[in-house]
Amino acid sequence: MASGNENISEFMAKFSEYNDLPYCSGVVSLSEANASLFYTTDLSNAKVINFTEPTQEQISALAQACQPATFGVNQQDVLDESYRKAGKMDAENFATQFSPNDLGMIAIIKGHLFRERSEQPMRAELYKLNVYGPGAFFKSHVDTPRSDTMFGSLVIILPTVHEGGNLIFRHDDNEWNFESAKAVSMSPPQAAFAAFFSDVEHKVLPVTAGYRVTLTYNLYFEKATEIIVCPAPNVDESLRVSLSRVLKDPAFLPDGGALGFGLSYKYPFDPQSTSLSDVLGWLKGPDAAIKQVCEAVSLKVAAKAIYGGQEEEGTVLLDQFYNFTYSGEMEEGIVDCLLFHSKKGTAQKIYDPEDYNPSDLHVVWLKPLGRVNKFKESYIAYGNQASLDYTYGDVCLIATVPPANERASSSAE
Ligand SMILES: O=C(O)CCC(=O)C(=O)O
Ligand SMILES: [Fe+2]
Repeated sequence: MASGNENISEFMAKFSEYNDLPYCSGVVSLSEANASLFYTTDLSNAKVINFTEPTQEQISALAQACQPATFGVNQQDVLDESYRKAGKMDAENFATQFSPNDLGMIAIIKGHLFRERSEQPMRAELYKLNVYGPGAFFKSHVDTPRSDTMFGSLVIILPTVHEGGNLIFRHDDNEWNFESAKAVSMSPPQAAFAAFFSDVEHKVLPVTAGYRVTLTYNLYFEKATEIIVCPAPNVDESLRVSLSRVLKDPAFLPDGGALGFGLSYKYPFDPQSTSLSDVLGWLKGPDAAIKQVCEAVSLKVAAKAIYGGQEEEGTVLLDQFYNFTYSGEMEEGIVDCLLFHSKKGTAQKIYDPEDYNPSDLHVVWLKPLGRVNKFKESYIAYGNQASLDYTYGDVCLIATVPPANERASSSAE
């Protein structure tokens, strides 16, 4: 057995290899709706640049409108072009539709920089716009926290054609290189970002061609505000216990099957374009509770589209909405067509005792389908002659139930 000292040395050696990134970087897509920048130099004449398609003239005009960028030394702003050569515009002279707070970037950055999912709210506050033209750079520095709640900086590199301007980070003798020019050269237009703790040394390598345009934000912890939410009854635990009892009974779906739940709330999906896995992320109140309770007893839950045929045809479950626009004429009944056309394995016919087919999926509906999410689709039915027919679709939650002998241990009370 290793001695105490060896264990300690081993831990220290492992920890010295522990090389976590002191920053979080990536790309964020831009759209017409969030890519405009408005600025003014004389408060009477505003200009706009949409960064999904900026022109060279617009970018040079923006560069012209900037002043030489200073940097902070001992709480003072210093201008020294041998240390930092770049243009800056103060936040009062421009407005941007791009909002890291609204895009959900802050939660993602928080998750990466602070391992523990900190409950502490954070916010990005717009600080400056910078333009680095050919030959511009910023030598190695740390950022000056502007208050005791500021913990870092966020730099958004907007998509303009340029070369160089890599962001280099150094911490504890390790160095990292973020090639932001490359990251913004992709199509469709996307901005690059890097968020880092204020005390991480960083520099901007010289821009060798084009203009590098950045928005910088200060990252703050919000001072905790006490928010008390009126308690809502929590029935999840008793639901879990009772569902677990249902599953423990070996006579219940002995060969496996599924639990079906109609939805309580209406969701704004579009069968032409919405992905059903997105619907799963939008579940409200009791619909979300069903997912949680099923997952708590180890059942996998999916949102499925359910389509019904004529009475004798039965119903079918699909992993995705079926696109009726391109389906052409349906020669068979609608259910057979859906089973045939939808991607292999993703369509399942629901078991119907009248139409005995043991391979169909046995679904026990624990909450009947409602009416709120029902939608209607038309298709061309082909009989003696082609005619327009309709089918109704709905969205439901389906929890897959393993056979009784496989679920004994996973649904403990
Ligand atoms: O433009 C950048 O990438 C970083 C700028 C920077 O370090 C700063 O403004 O403090
Ligand atoms: Fe900096």
